[in-house]
Amino acid sequence: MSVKHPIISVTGSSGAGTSTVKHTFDQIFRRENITAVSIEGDAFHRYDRATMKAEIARRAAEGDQTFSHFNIEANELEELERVFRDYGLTGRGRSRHYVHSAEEAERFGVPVGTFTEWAPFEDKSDLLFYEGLHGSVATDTINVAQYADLKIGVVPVINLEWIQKIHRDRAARGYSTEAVTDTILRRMHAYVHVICPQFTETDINFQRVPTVDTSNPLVARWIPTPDESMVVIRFKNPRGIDFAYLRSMIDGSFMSRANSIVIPGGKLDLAMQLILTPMILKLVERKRRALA
Ligand SMILES: Nc1ncnc2c1ncn2[C@@H]1O[C@H](COP(=O)(O)OP(=O)(O)OP(=O)(O)O)[C@@H](O)[C@H]1O
Ligand SMILES: O=C(CO)[C@H](O)[C@H](O)COP(=O)(O)O
Repeated sequence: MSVKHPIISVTGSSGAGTSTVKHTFDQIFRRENITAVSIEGDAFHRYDRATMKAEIARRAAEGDQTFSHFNIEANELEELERVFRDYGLTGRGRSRHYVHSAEEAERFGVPVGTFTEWAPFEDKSDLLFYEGLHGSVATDTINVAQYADLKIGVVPVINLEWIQKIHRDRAARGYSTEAVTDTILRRMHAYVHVICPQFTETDINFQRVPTVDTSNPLVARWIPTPDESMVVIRFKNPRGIDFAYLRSMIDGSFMSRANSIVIPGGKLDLAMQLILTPMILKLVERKRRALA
């Protein structure tokens, strides 16, 4: 935690919608004149695509069928922890990009499945924004969560998450349904042991729930739309959250528990703005006061 150099982390499994949520954060940063340094979890993968493939094959030959990008060891989480810690202390740090597609390869000038060089953050940012798989990891040896001042979980129910991943990986990354299904299966062990526990560390979870039948996610022809879903928003510490205000501003919302509000899927962007803007402003005002 850092008053002078706050960190926001958005954590979600692959296909959960963290990139989509980042868009809402970017709108808030722009509107409120906040300079954020944004980093992606994929930058901290330990291996490029070819090396990862070889590593998966090597481990499979030794009997481990579960090695995947979800695993702690498949990522440089000690580096991510260091970046969070150093940013909190100094406002400085570094990151890079993992290039997923031909379009990104063109933009970054390195081949698909490789990384760009590490590069330092721009000076004088108001906060650090992380979006990826491991933004709230807290184990005996790695503790990224301790350095984040606001931790958000993005967690569609699992059938929907699979549908979103399958559609995105087919459309944007050129994978077949079978290849994505194999990846989902291989990742399941670490999904349970590494991804899920993070959502007890997060301050707020946004869980999208479809209101259409997704019983066989592997054959779904399209991603359920916002209007075909509800979102459960759960606050770890509901003290200070003005639920009456949120209920009055968000048509069709209701409380399902003392710390949870449910909203129509189409209101997600509005709800995020209403909930997150005051929290982000508080972090930035505290920082500006401390530096004054
Ligand atoms: N709230 C939403 N409503 C409708 N579709 C959504 C929503 N959130 C995400 N999606 C869709 O799900 C797919 C995956 O979303 P996104 O790319 O944001 O996932 P991600 O968590 O960033 O994945 P990765 O970390 O693997 O890049 C996209 O096709 C996106 O349009
Ligand atoms: O979404 C992911 C992790 O969040 C990707 O699966 C991971 O980054 C590997 O990417 P690729 O399959 O393009 O090599």
